[in-house]
Amino acid sequence: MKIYEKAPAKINLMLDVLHKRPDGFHEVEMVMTMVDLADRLEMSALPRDTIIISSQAGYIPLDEKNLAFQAARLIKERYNVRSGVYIHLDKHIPVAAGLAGGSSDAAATLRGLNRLWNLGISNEELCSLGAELGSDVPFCVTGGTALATGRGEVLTPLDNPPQCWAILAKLPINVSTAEVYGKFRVDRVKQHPSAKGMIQAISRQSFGEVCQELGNVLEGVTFQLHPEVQQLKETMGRLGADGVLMSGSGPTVFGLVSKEAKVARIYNGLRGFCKEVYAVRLLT
Ligand SMILES: C[C@@](CO)(OP(=O)(O)O)[C@H](O)COP(=O)(O)OP(=O)(O)OC[C@H]1O[C@@H](n2ccc(N)nc2=O)[C@H](O)[C@@H]1O
Ligand SMILES: Nc1ncnc2c1ncn2[C@@H]1O[C@H](COP(=O)(O)OP(=O)(O)O)[C@@H](O)[C@H]1O
Repeated sequence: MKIYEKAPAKINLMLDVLHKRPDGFHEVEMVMTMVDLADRLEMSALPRDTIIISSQAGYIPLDEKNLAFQAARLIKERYNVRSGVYIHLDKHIPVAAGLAGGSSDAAATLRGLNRLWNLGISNEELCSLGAELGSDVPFCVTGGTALATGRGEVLTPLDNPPQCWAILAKLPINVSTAEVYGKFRVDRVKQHPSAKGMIQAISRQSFGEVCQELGNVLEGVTFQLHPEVQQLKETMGRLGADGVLMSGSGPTVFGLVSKEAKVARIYNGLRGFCKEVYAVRLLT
């Protein structure tokens, strides 16, 4: 039997960091949603007690460093599963991009193995297993749109934002989430974005207000490390995106666009100096 799962990328519509916690993580407030850019996972049971990962992408680890491997190992250990699994990752989400590609693969593995092995694990339990793998994994388990607090694992579901296009652009730079949080200083934040404002904009289904409420306090750190990311953001704005923001710790920058007619112009304008550009819809 084969199980298929889609693992979509996330974007952060707003991301605020409140303070550093004694456990080293940062207390955050984020509004997150999914976009229609996804990895695809194929899982099949193996008679031998082993986990095998393959991928068409040559640039991700296939051993125990892979988050899908870690998710499979966790669920096997916790639920005493003796059979093995073969997982093929058809990667489309850029890696270390601020789009939670690895976290979404881990979440899809948890969902898929729950089905493959008929474990009957509740969504809540899948989320708490996910939290052991990474702060973004619980959101990737549930998907949709949510307010994420705590270190990102405490979720409050929200309505989806109004439908629009998201143009994602990623420069060939690798950003380490741990380094960005490590260099973040709350006293250097000039303006904190408002979770309340974004939630209100979404509940009013006002595209204009959603664009106005976009904000990410991690931009300051990543822009300082890589000024070209800030330039990319400015370019996307100049090309006519209605709202522009860096996702997560970066370096992916996304532009929201309501009118389809504008999408091709912005996409083509960016392709000149950025190889990885995607024009996708929000997943609603
Ligand atoms: C910044 C965000 C925004 O959605 O996403 P990405 O840019 O990674 O996609 C997340 O907070 C990233 O979540 P995730 O990538 O799952 O992080 P984790 O694996 O849990 O942690 C990686 C490292 O980031 C730091 N970290 C992470 C989350 C958090 N709330 N505070 C932190 O300080 C810690 O140093 C940790 O060791
Ligand atoms: N299944 C996976 N897909 C992508 N990256 C993975 C995966 N498993 C582990 N990784 C590692 O996780 C790190 C972060 O990847 P990713 O989740 O794409 O970052 P981000 O959360 O910034 O979008 C990378 O260093 C990558 O090598």
